[in-house]
Amino acid sequence: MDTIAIPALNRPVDATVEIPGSKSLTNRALLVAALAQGDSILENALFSEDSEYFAKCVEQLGIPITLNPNLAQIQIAGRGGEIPAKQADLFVGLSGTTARFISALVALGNGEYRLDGVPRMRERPMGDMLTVLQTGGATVNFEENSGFMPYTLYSQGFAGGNFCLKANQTSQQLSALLMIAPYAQQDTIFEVEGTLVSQSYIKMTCSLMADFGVEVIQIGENQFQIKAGQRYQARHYTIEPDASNASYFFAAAAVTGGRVRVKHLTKQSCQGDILWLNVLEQMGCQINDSDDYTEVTGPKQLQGIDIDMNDISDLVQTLAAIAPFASSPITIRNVEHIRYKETDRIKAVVTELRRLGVKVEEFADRLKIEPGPITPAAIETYHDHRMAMAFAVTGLKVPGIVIKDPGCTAKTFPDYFTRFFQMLEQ
Ligand SMILES: O=C(O)C1=C[C@@H](OP(=O)(O)O)[C@@H](O)[C@H](O)C1
Ligand SMILES: C=C(OP(=O)(O)O)C(=O)O
Repeated sequence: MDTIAIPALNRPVDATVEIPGSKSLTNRALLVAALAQGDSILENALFSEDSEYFAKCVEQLGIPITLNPNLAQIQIAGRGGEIPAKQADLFVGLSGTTARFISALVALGNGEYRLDGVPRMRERPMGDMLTVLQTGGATVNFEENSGFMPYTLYSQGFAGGNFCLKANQTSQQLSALLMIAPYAQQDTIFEVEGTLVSQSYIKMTCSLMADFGVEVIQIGENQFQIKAGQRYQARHYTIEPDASNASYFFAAAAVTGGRVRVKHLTKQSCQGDILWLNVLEQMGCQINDSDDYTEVTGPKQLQGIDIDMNDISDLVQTLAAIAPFASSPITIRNVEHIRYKETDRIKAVVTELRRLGVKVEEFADRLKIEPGPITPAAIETYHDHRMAMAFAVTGLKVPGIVIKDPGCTAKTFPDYFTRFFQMLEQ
């Protein structure tokens, strides 16, 4: 298997970097632009496995899409809510957003659509959303396990109406349903039963829908109403840099006592993961920002923190990877849902920290990491881009850390290591 050795840095980083567009915003914008009437152009769009699987699905559904990776631009000729293809065999890789958003999109069609992904995708939950789509008129035939890929969805439009659904394992199913709901035959209310995880992504969904001209009315914390008949407006739209993927570069500043500026990402971002700046501030970093960049300067010594990361759970690995260098323990709470992502992320982080000789306690929904010396090791990444990207930062402080299967960053950040090494050369 391919590996990459991380060179330890004996000085603080001092760099200005650019991060590709947000995966979450690119895939949301692709969906709503496909439903709008006419041409939309996405600027600074992400080109990676997750967005390319999404674009391919949209194209297979008969909605013309032109990819221009050299300009980071995607053009979509939206069909005003029509799904031209009556039949398609769709593959989503390991992309949770593609799996959930495309399943909901095809429910607006009139035909039969088979969806499948890589083996791990077949273990990620789809059932709560599919139950809603079935009540709304679709029939779903599961090939193996009920509630999981692969399946064929037979659709005849989405009826809308009132639905209850659980969102305690992922928020993506609710995001998917919210985005198709304006095209339902009647007004729709979704009521979330119990806990809603990753709430910041629901805010992102509503914000992007508003940017394309559709309103979601939030009634209380857990109820969302969407009036039927609203239509997305085709438009020119610029995707923000990916805040989750910026976290590794900010972490490099934090851990080396250096300075990293990320261009075009601001505190006003609609991405919940911009709150990484607050986390780093609480750990002793200094944050500077303007209307076109944010910049983190690391302290001499990082402080420990006890933090609920339910809303910003893609950052758990970034925090875990720098935790051993803090002055006191780091406790990360309320993140049981990260066990359902690219891999069981609590288990993966605990295993790899222990491989590095770090003392760490594992609980069902949290972990506690003790500061201490690190023994270099080769880090397993479990097909999880965030394992590779996060533990590369640990390698800046400890000579001899190697990342296995670095190509797994292709999921959201194909040239991560190129940009990471460019940061070190500045
Ligand atoms: O809606 C989205 O774009 C996402 C929601 C989150 O997933 P969960 O809702 O499954 O926590 C996040 O981890 C993922 O990277 C992207
Ligand atoms: C969880 C992630 O991705 P997804 O759920 O979109 O596959 C991620 O990018 O960290």
